[in-house]
Amino acid sequence: MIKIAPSILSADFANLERDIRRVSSADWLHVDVMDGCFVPNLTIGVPVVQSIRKCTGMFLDVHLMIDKPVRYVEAFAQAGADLLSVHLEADHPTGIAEALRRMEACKVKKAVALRPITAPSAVLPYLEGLDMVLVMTVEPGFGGQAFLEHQLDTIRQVRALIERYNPACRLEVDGGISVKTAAAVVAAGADTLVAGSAVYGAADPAAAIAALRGD
Ligand SMILES: O=C(CO)[C@@H](O)[C@H](O)COP(=O)(O)O
Repeated sequence: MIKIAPSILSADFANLERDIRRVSSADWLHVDVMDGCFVPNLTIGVPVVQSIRKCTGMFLDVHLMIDKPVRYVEAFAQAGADLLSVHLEADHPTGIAEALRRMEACKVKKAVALRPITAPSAVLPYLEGLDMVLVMTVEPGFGGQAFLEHQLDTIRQVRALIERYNPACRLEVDGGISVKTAAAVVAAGADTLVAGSAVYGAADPAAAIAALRGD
């Protein structure tokens, strides 16, 4: 079953509650946390996740694009995140293992994310304990970028590793997802699609979500 996770990075932050309601037919809500250091952009922090949690019961898929994410695992878990993704490039190797251990202790779902430059095999040391792998199909930092076609091969390779070592693990793909790219991404092995501009740039976000699901 394909899950759709609209990214609120493309929402109107002055009307965030309204824009979260607009995507309530989606499966998850994707929250992009950026620190201006791991990526060249600053977005949402712990207090905003706390406020989002108060205004929706949706599953909160929180993507931490921050250096040394281990520092913030408990804070985002307590704020109401259901799943946390930490970038393998953000603190390899000890910090990532510790971040995953803390997620387990906080009872949030555990994911690692890969920048486009990162080899699929980098997930191997962690894969058996993961709930999800997130493959980036743009360079992280901004919404509205063009999908990187060469990442289809990364998706295929990560899917093969998941099938071999942890078939229950989800495979989320994020960046440049639209009705034009979604079919190839799903065919390559994704089961969860993050979409920002394709959902919030549409006149009818609910129709855009249905189209991405292939309804
Ligand atoms: O993490 C990111 C960008 O770093 C994404 O979640 C974007 O927000 C997706 O936006 P679109 O590419 O779908 O417009």
